[in-house]
Amino acid sequence: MRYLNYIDGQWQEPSSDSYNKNLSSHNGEVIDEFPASTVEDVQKAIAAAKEAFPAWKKLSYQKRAFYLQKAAEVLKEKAEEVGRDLTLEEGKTLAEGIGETRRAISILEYFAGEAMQPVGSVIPSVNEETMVYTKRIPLGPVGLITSWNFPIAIPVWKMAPALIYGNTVVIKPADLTPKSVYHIMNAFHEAGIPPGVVNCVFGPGSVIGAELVENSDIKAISFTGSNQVGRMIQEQAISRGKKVQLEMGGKNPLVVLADADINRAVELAVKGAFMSTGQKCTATSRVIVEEGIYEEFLTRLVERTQSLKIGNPLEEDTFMGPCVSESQREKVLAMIEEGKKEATLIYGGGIPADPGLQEGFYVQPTIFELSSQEARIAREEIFGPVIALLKAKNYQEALQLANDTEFGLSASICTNNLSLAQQFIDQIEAGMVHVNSETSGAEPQVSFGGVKNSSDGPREQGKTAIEFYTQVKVIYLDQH
Ligand SMILES: NC(=O)C1=CN([C@@H]2O[C@H](COP(=O)(O)OP(=O)(O)OC[C@H]3O[C@@H](n4cnc5c(N)ncnc54)[C@H](OP(=O)(O)O)[C@@H]3O)[C@@H](O)[C@H]2O)C=CC1
Ligand SMILES: O=C(O)CCC(=O)C(=O)O
Repeated sequence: MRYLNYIDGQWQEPSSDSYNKNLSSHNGEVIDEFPASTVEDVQKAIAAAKEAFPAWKKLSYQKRAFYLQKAAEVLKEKAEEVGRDLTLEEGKTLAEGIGETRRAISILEYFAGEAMQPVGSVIPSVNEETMVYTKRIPLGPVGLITSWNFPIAIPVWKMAPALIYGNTVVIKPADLTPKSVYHIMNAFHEAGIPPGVVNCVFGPGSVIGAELVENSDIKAISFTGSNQVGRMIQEQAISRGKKVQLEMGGKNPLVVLADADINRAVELAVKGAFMSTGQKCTATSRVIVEEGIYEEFLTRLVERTQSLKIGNPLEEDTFMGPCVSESQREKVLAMIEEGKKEATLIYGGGIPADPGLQEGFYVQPTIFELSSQEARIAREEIFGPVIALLKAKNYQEALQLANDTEFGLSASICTNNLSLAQQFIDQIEAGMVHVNSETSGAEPQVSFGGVKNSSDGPREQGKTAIEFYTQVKVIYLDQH
């Protein structure tokens, strides 16, 4: 089936009359087709968002919230179907696909609820007769460029705050996972959102994304994806006077101290590294274990990894599905080959032998043992199911290894020592810290983002989302 762009409240064909195939990551079959749009299409979408902005901005917060709430209801009715479509195109398990859809619904509900929250403050003036207060002003049409790894949650966590605070939206979804964003647009359409308030243009990032960054009618860009593209967009957008928010890579450590509950630590490592096939910016990619329990941890980690079912993500007992695409699998396999040169391969290291998995984009869960962090697999984001396992003499050395990275998104420590847990919370260079829980995961009402080379600009989600999607206006109101 062919799907269309959503522009100015209508499903519109691309001016190119050309379509890209959306493939199943399980077997490479064509699921459906999405527009390979042109600059002309995105310019139409930007014009619609510009036209719709004044009226949308003028609506009360509660009236805007109505559409978010309604879209959430539409998605709720179809959560299983949407989750299944997500799994088909992205490859994460069905439980994760449906779970992510429910997460998108919660995000819509959370930001609808923000319509009831204060959005400014009253500040005492030096003059008795002056009232000083602040308001939040939307920016205008905003451009959202999103990744394929959370194809429904990430677009929604950018769209929902953008809309509730009075901005209009043009979104360019990742080419590899368009159907998930189609479902969001359909939900807003069924909710009856006014034409032009949300627009979606499918097509190549280098064309559609680039025009969003360049076009002077787009006032801000929120991006999730690679560091390479993120930094390029940042430079271009800032030089055109736009606000920019970037969510990029991670090389997240799980530190396991000698006093940790070892079974729990193994479970956190396996889930953090292998769920969603490791395709999360918050995935556990380095596991740093104190030497007292290192050998036992390694043995149990390998045993647990051997027990995982790798296979069709639509089957209920599957733990790990395929990579999203052939090219993503090639990148992961290339990094694994690098790893074989620089480290000791303990488990996995290739494509699963199962004849039923040869048409899809599968990789084995893989464990490497390293004696230092010089290796590329310890330094670069792999975005696949690969653990770099390191031994540390003590807490201090584990902390030093954990911080020895250009990234700083999330980090976790497994310990029952409250004092060391508190030290870790203060000393680890990461935007999000977990104690006895996995490096991945984010709640909708909580800010999300990192430090160092992981993120830039105001944090996404939760109470901090307003920082990016609005500007502060200060009012001096004199009674005379
Ligand atoms: N931190 C994270 O959450 C993520 C990190 N990554 C990392 O990035 C690597 C590559 O993944 P990939 O999906 O290619 O990431 P990219 O950074 O290439 O893509 C992210 C988004 O940016 C768009 N884009 C690409 N080029 C441009 C451009 N010149 N101007 C504007 N927009 C552009 C893409 O469109 P299109 O899809 O059409 O190319 C997509 O919508 C992964 O292997 C992983 O390491 C990837 C996804 C998420
Ligand atoms: O950890 C999560 O659940 C969110 C991760 C994420 O946003 C990402 O990988 O881009």
